[in-house]
Amino acid sequence: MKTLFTNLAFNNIIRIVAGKRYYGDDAEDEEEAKVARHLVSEAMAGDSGRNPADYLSFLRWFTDSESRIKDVAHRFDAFLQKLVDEKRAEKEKIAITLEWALSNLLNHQEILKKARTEIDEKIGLDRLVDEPDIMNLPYLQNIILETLRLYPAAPLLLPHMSSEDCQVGGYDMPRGTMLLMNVWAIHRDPEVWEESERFKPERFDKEGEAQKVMPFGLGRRSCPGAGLAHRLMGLTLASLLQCFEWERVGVELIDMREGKGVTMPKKEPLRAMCRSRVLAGNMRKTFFE
Ligand code: HEM
Repeated sequence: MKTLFTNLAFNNIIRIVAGKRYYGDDAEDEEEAKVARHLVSEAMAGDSGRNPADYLSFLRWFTDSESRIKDVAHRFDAFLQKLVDEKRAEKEKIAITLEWALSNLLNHQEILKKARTEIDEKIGLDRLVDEPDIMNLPYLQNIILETLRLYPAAPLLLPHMSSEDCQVGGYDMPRGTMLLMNVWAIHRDPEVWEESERFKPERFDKEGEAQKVMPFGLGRRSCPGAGLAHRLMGLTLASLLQCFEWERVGVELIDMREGKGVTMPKKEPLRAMCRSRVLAGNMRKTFFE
């Protein structure tokens, strides 16, 4: 039972911290799970508090337990750092999407004005926009959807593998085939979207259009952070529009070319100028890079 309880406790912790399952029949990423289980059992096997060399220091000359513990700690740190880096990359997706959203607004001043008018009419300048307000800002939500349509931060989603023989789009997929889904292309397909290359948030006023966007994947393995990502992006963008007037740094349009990277970053990072709106009497220009 001890092993089972230990596994249960670690499984819960890893699920909360990293959203992964390392124990049980449906453990994900078998190699990574193996490393994690091994590290945990090595760390648990350590003789913390029971190492005689902690009390009689000359014994250090005869035992290797200190270096063993340091070695496990280093490997554990490296493993946890990898999980942290993966989570940071998740955050990066939201940051990149916001950068694309603001770039589009700076290139389409009429859309920016419309979004700000919506915020001014529904919330005003007497208080800061808050999370529950986002539900009442449909145009802002359309802007986020349109950004995710044209610039999905995971353009090929994540690779999937067929667990049994099946057909996709009329093609046979034998069991064990890797399937990549090109959401970037689907989101720009002129058969599916009117003026597919144009940044046009109004398209989502039409019923059913929002259901055609799938930047978070679909089905059982779709992104569990989608709701959080939508709320975070909505609140951040609404706050930026409510609190600041935004301008381009120069007269030229913002460069909308894509750079290299799995999360579809901009080729040129966005630089923009803003002027505080809410703090009357404290109007100053600020550069953001
Ligand atoms: C704009 C932001 C984000 C985008 C575009 C995005 C997109 C995706 C996509 C496309 C997948 C793969 C879905 C599939 O395999 O079909 C995914 C998986 C996942 N995402 Fe996100 N994501 C975002 C933010 C987040 C956030 C904020 C979190 C956590 C708080 C998160 C946690 C995860 C996890 C744990 C998985 C793996 C799910 C599984 O394999 O069962 N994501 N995400």
